[in-house]
Amino acid sequence: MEKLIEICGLNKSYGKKQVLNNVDLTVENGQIIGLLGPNGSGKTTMLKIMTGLLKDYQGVVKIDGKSVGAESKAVVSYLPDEPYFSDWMKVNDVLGIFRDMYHDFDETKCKRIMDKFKIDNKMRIKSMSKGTKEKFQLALVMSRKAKLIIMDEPIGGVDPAAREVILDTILENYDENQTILIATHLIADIERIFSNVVFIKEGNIVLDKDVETLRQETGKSIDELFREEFKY
Ligand SMILES: Nc1ncnc2c1ncn2[C@@H]1O[C@H](COP(=O)(O)OP(=O)(O)OP(=O)(O)O)[C@@H](O)[C@H]1O
Repeated sequence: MEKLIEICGLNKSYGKKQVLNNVDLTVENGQIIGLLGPNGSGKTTMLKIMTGLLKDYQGVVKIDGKSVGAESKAVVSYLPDEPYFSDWMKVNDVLGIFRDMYHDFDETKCKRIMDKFKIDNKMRIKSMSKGTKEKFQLALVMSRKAKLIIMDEPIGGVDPAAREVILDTILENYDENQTILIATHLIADIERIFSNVVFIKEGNIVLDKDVETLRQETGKSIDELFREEFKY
């Protein structure tokens, strides 16, 4: 299988604080991977390095065979942990930005997902609840035909019923040639969609396996395994 993400000897520190320790990770095409770890374990830092937002690190990071930069950014669709549009904008303005910025943006698909979430073109971002903003971001990010979709806590701000709708939307709109990497600590809610999981603990990868093998080997859910690994 094609290697989509190749990380080798990745180290990152903020000042004197080392937050990623010699991380090696390979991700193949066509998977939905959970990057799972408690608060402060280094998930967001890893994602920001892969998307090119953080540049001062040591090690090799390649996406689709390219070093992180303009070329790799073109194949990555990123949902950050905070909204990236401004409050004064309307939905239509944001759609226009996506249309201009990303040649792979499928607006028809985006509007179909927005309809499902009851998001209207004329809505102002300011008037949206946190959950609706999250849903709108998800619609945008899932509507790019990018090889790699990276999501940082996509269900952090929504209630349990809305979480189900969001997960179903991810599954329905996921194309098997894409890979989705999702960082979260809400494991019980989301584990049903993962094909693989990576546990990160204090900047070290402590587990990297496919979910089927893991469940067969241990007879446990990912949530149970996570609780055991990260017990206080
Ligand atoms: N800009 C920064 N300056 C200094 N320290 C930082 C900065 N960003 C993150 N850190 C620290 O790096 C460590 C890893 O943070 P990171 O946000 O990557 O973790 P995380 O696993 O995504 O956490 P969470 O689940 O809470 O979002 C934490 O100890 C955090 O305090």
